[in-house]
Amino acid sequence: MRVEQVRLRQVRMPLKSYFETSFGRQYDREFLIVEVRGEGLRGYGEVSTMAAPLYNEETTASAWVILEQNFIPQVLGRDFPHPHDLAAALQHFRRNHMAKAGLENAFWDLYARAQGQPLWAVLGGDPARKAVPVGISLGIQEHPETLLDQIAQALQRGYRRIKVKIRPGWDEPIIAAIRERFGDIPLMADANSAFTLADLDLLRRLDRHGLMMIEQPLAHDDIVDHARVQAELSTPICLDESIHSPEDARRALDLGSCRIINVKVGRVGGLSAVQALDRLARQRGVPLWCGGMLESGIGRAINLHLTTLPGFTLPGDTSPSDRYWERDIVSPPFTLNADGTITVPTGTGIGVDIDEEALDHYTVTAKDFAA
Ligand SMILES: O=C(O)CCC(=O)c1ccccc1C(=O)O
Ligand SMILES: [Mg+2]
Repeated sequence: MRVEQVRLRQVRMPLKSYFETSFGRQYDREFLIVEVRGEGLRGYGEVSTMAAPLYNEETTASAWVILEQNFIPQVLGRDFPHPHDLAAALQHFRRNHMAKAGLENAFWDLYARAQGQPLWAVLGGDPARKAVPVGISLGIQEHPETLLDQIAQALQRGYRRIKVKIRPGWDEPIIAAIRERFGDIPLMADANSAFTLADLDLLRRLDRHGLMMIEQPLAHDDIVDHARVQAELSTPICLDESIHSPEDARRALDLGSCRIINVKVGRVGGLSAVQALDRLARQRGVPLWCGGMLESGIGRAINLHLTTLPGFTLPGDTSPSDRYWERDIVSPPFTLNADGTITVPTGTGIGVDIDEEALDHYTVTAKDFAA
C-alpha cells in the first residue's frame, strides 16, 4: 500500500465542561487529525497532544512541525506492505510518540480498509468482544458535592468503574467521602504525578480504601520511586505517564514499579507498540486498560478497536461522545449501552463515518502533502 497523499489538520474542539487534573484545567482540546490517502481510500488517525506540554513533552504545535519536517517526508510516496513496515520506517526517530502514532494509526485504518476488514481484526483483537466495558474519568471540582453528584449520575448510567483525579489537597478525604456515600464501588484514583516519596503517609492512608489501583502517584519520568511505594502498598500502582514503550513496561514490571498499565496509543507511539505491550502483559499476567486523552470520535474509535486485544482486561477511560462534545466529528457519535459498554464499530477500518461538515467546522488549519 503506497502513501500517496497526507492531509494534516489542526483541530480545536470546545469541551462541554472543563476537565481539571493535577496539572491544570482544560476548556477545549487542540489536537491534530492525520488523513492518509492511497488506492482511492482514506485512513484517519488522531495526534492526542495538548496545546501545552503539561501531560508529556509534546505539544500540538511540536507534533505539526515533526510530522511536516520529518515523519511525513519519510513515508510519502513509499510503499508499505503492512503497518508494521511503516512503523519500522519511523522507528529511528526518537520519541515524539503522539505525532508518530497519529500517522501510523491513520495507515492502519487505510490498510484495514484495503483489506476489507475492521481495524480490530487486523490488530488481532478478540472476535467475541463486540462491545467493551468502560469507565469514567472525573476531574477535580470546585466542591466535593459536585463530584459526588457526578459519581451518582455515572453509576446510574452504568459505567463499570469510577476514576477520580487527585492532587495534594484533593486526596484522601475525597476518597473517604466517596466510600462513605457509595460503599464498595469499583473506584480508582489518578494523581497525574502530583505526589513524591515525601507523601508516603498520605499514600498509606489511601491504601486503606481498597481502591482498584492508584494511577501515576509519582513523577512522570520515574519508575524507581514507584517501585519503593508499590512495595509498601497493597493497592496496585498503575503507571500512565512513565510508560513510553513496551521496553519501558518490561523494565517497570522487572522493578516492581506497577502491577497494572494504562495504555494510551499516543503515549507509546502507535498501534504496533500497543500489540507488543499486549503480548508482554499477557506473558506477565499484568492487566491492561485503555487510557484516554479526551479524544474526538476518531481517536475514540481507535481506542475501542485496540481494547479488543486480549490483554485489555479492565474497563478503560473510553467514555461516549456526549460526555465531551456537543457535536462529535464522527457519525453516528459513540453512545453508552445500558450495561456500561460501548459497541466496537463493525465497518471496515476504524468503522465510523467522518462528519466532514463538523470536522471542517472545527479545523483551524490544514495542509496537504503529495508524493
Ligand atoms: O476521558 C478521558 O479521555 C480520560 C481523561 C484522563 O484521565 C486524562 C486526560 C488528559 C490527560 C491525561 C489523562 C490521564 O489519564 O491521566
Ligand atoms: Mg492518567
